[in-house]
Amino acid sequence: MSGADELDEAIALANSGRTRPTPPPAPRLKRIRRIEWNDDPRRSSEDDAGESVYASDGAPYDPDAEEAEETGEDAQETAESPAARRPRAAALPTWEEAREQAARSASALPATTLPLDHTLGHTLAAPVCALTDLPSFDTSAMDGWAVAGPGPWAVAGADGGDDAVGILAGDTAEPPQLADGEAVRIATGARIPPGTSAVLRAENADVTGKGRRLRTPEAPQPGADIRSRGQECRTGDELLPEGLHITPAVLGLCAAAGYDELRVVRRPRAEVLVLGDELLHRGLPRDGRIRDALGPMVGPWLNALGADVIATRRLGDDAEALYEVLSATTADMVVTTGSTASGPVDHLQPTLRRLGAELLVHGVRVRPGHPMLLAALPAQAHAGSAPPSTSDAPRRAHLVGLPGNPLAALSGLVTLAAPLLYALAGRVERPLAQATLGAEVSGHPSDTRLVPVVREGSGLRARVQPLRYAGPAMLRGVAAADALAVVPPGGAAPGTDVTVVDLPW
Ligand SMILES: Nc1nc2c(c(=O)[nH]1)N[C@H]1C(S)=C(S)[C@@H](COP(=O)(O)OP(=O)(O)OC[C@H]3O[C@@H](n4cnc5c(N)ncnc54)[C@H](O)[C@@H]3O)O[C@H]1N2
Ligand code: MOO
Repeated sequence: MSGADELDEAIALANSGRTRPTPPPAPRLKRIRRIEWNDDPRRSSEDDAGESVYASDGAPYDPDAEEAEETGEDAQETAESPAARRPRAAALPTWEEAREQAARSASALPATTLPLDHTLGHTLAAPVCALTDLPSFDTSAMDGWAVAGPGPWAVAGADGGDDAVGILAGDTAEPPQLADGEAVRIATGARIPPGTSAVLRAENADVTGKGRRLRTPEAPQPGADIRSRGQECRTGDELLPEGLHITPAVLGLCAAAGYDELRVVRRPRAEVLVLGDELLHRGLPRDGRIRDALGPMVGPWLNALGADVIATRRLGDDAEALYEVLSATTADMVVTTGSTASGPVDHLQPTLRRLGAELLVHGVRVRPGHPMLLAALPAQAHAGSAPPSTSDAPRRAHLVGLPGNPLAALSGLVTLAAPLLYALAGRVERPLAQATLGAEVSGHPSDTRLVPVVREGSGLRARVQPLRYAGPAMLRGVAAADALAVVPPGGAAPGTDVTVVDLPW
């Protein structure tokens, strides 16, 4: 473990209020299983099923090489060693640079036209302009009386009775012209009759003379409670910009403005590959093996960011299976978990080299998660991202390699996967929010830290409180969090304003 990682662990331990335990010995054997296909993460087959073969571990991690990388000192590496291939710490992008690079690495997927009720969660591929004035006619804002001129008023066409319904919302007949001194009962949303000067609310009206006369202690102002045509927009006005994420409110507005279908960017298709022979998918951790925390987390997380997750597959530490799947993927974006480092069964980097993938980001100055990577798969390794019904040109799929430590994986989702997904979806990202830290957060000497926080208080100024249990292998903090605070190198004192990344739900 490098000095920086030790710092992370020490911070996490201090946060959890416990002392450093003796680390268990590293397992000597790694199981290699055949490819296991599972399109439904909830329908996991027992991981123990099927034949297993065993292979002995190769060389252990070399903490000295990592330490040299961290400090920028020369490590004694050959040109071919994995550590030699990885850029030195000082050359790695900062957290902000990595996000920008991920955002720049892909262009928006092609646009398509979908029925309005199928567009939720997509991105607008063109501005939405009003197809009608809104309101499209002068409308009563209240239940009451349409009145013409100052009162008292004669109830128009009244044949007596308080229970005459008058003009209702949706009445297809043109409302009758009101003469000065006349009134007619009207419902909220009904068309205003020509000649109306105001709407008198029912609760302010006195009806006398067997329903023939109407008076009020306080006459309504001209125009009161009339929503005039075009108040919200005129036909052709731009209501929403291209690049906006389609929310339920957007659906409502588009329907009100006359749309039956929308031009949208199709949602990026994502495939999740969970790597690691040590992972169990049911029951309690046992025999040195642990539960897969990322299979259940990554797909839904990508979904919340706007991707359609076509499969979550558990591949174990099987280099050949990984090669096969990456060669044949039909996704726009593949997300792998684990295997980003240079351990004996970390097959991701060798497989990317074998495929001829282009490494776009390889290590980021962020904790946890610094071994995360982003690559563009070669076009020939990508069977084509287009569902048959669309006119996609062949595109290169991207791969985001999330580190195996669960909070580090989440850091990779926030740092690389989210900006890449937004770029593919043509979605304009809102500027990240700022908030005031409620407590000190110790920093990494040279890297940004992402720290789970909860919002507190109800003032205008957002305040966030760092959570405990925020070590790289822990999810306990983030599972209770509202956001991640972006803590700059060196740390941040209480009362400091920091950037916060809201969790995507
Ligand atoms: N010599 C070095 N060793 C390590 C370095 C380094 O720079 N030099 N970095 C450390 C850091 S930091 C991280 S993070 C990990 C990244 O390793 P990998 O991405 O190769 O991940 P694995 O080795 O496969 O797993 C790491 C850790 O996470 C657990 N894991 C993996 N997948 C899951 C999952 N789906 N659910 C729950 N837990 C998972 C795995 O069992 C390991 O404990 O490398 C360090 N080492
Ligand atoms: O500490 Mo590692 O940074 O868990 O990514």
